[in-house]
Amino acid sequence: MRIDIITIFPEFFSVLDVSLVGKARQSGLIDLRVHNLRDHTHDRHHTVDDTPYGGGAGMVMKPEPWGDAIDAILTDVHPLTEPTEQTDATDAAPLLIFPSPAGELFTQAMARELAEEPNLIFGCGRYEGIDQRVFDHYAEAGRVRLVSLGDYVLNGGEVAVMAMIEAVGRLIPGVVGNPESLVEESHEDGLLEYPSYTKPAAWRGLEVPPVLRSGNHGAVAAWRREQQLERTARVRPDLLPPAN
Ligand SMILES: N#Cc1c(-c2ccc3ccn(Cc4ccncc4)c3c2)n[nH]c1N
Repeated sequence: MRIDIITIFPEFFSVLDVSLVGKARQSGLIDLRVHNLRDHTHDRHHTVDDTPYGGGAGMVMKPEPWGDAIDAILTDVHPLTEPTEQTDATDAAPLLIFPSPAGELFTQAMARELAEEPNLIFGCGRYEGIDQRVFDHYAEAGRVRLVSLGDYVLNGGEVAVMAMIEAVGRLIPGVVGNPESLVEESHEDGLLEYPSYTKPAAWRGLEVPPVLRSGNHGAVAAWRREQQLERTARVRPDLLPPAN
């Protein structure tokens, strides 16, 4: 998978040189490139923002630098792609993802969808956001998704992109050492995960649930499922499957 990130804070993503994503980059599983939006400005001050039409507080990100930056990546990703009988331009088009407080909620299901994409381009907005025409222009030609991390306000898209890259990256085959560990995680089967324990058997007067030390795999599986349902009902009832 190739991932391109457009941001005015490229140094923000230096952390992606380490940990799992860093290893995946070194092994070639992920080809991650970070682009400074200001490299696509043409004035002395590298201006990326201006006042909003219609008035209001704050500044809006100008469309021109975004257009130049995205076009440069699209040209690089598919320099001379012509639609073929197997694919057409839309099928081969990279997916453009813009974090936004007005976006669709990012979920584990969406992470699984994104992990199937060959090319992702993340656009990190700042200020009060990006001129709407950037989304509209590229939605005509290909695929654009506005995505939100949740119902709270951030100062820009970088934190959200970092979270999405981690959530997507770990689902790419070969990135996580033991793919089995991806199966029994919170949200993977729609429920919250069961509680985990390791040695010692007793710690500060707290014992590991005896069933986990019983060696009875059926009883352990049943206990874990019950714990998932109980925890989900208590903490995230919205995730519970509808009663049939
Ligand atoms: N994903 C996501 C987000 C964001 C988010 C994402 C991109 C940008 C770009 C600029 N801002 C600042 C801003 C703009 C407009 N209204 C409020 C704040 C952003 C916030 N906030 N909360 C989330 N869950």
